[in-house]
Amino acid sequence: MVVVKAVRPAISCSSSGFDGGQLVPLHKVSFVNLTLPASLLSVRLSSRNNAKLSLVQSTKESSTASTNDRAAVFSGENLHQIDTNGKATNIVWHKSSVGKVHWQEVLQQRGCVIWITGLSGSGKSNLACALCQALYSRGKLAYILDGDNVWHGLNRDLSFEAEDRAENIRRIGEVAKLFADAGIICIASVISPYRKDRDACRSLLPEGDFIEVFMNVPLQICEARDPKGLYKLARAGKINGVYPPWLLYLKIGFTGIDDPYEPPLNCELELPQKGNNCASPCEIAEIVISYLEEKGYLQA
Ligand SMILES: Nc1ncnc2c1ncn2[C@@H]1O[C@H](COP(=O)(O)OS(=O)(=O)O)[C@@H](OP(=O)(O)O)[C@H]1O
Ligand SMILES: Nc1ncnc2c1ncn2[C@@H]1O[C@H](COP(=O)(O)OP(=O)(O)O)[C@@H](O)[C@H]1O
Repeated sequence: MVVVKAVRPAISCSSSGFDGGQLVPLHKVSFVNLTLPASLLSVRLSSRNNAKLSLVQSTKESSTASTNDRAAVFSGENLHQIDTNGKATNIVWHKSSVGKVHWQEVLQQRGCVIWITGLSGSGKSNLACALCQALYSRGKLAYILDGDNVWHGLNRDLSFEAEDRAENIRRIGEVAKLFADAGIICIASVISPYRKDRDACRSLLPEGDFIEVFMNVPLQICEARDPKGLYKLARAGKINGVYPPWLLYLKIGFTGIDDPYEPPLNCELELPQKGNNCASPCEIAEIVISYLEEKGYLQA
């Protein structure tokens, strides 16, 4: 259902979209606030009678209304709308004349986020690199946001406490969305242990553009690999030791050992381990490439 919040100037709306109504003069802006499920946005926004219908801004009203996004629709010029989002007040969305569709045309691909989730040692980083290589060899533009690397810069102010992990994932999700907006295939390889955090990242993107890939490798195998020796530290109860003493009051566990991992329920791709045999990262990358080809992401 679509709820019309405000309409300015004359434009008519109904639950089935825009129909009839007075035409907005050429080059004039019309602005409407809607409440509708995010999944409907791409379906609802279309061009008609030379009018340019675009999503200016989409915001969550509250956690209980997570499926209801407010969307602003305009025709022609930009409109300065002062808004509040989280703690940020008096903010105005500035729209560029060059957007996702233009970059996709240039790059001959469709921007999306490939979200690789799984335990530490499940092969996320290796898959991310193999996938990046496979895309590069096809002349496609991709960028990896690897959890390990992001902790070194953007997120170095965070810890592995549950709340900070959620913030880590939120920031990575927002950055990934920006890359996708630039037409880039963004590969996020992060444990992202909590389902609700991954789902929140999914909700930032248009339907289909968030491709969740689950590295379903059992803990025993990840632990046996233990390339960084972190599982050994965790089993020895020494994982807190890597943090400054003043952080020790935080509940910091190691994912899979004394911290939870919530497997996806409805991911796009699940790459299961068969006994001790696992396809190589390059073979797994080809499975993801096939998915991207099938869904049309490797062309404009
Ligand atoms: N306590 C604890 N739990 C899990 N992982 C830990 C921890 N401390 C450090 N590390 C290292 O940090 C990498 C995980 O970063 P992520 O951004 O993927 O983590 S998370 O999604 O916020 O849980 C993770 O990298 P990967 O092994 O590549 O997964 C670890 O090397
Ligand atoms: N497909 C695979 N088959 C066998 N071993 C793998 C595979 N992918 C990764 N590995 C090994 O597992 C370990 C962890 O891989 P990595 O990609 O760093 O995992 P993660 O990023 O999930 O921590 C590394 O030693 C790597 O060589």
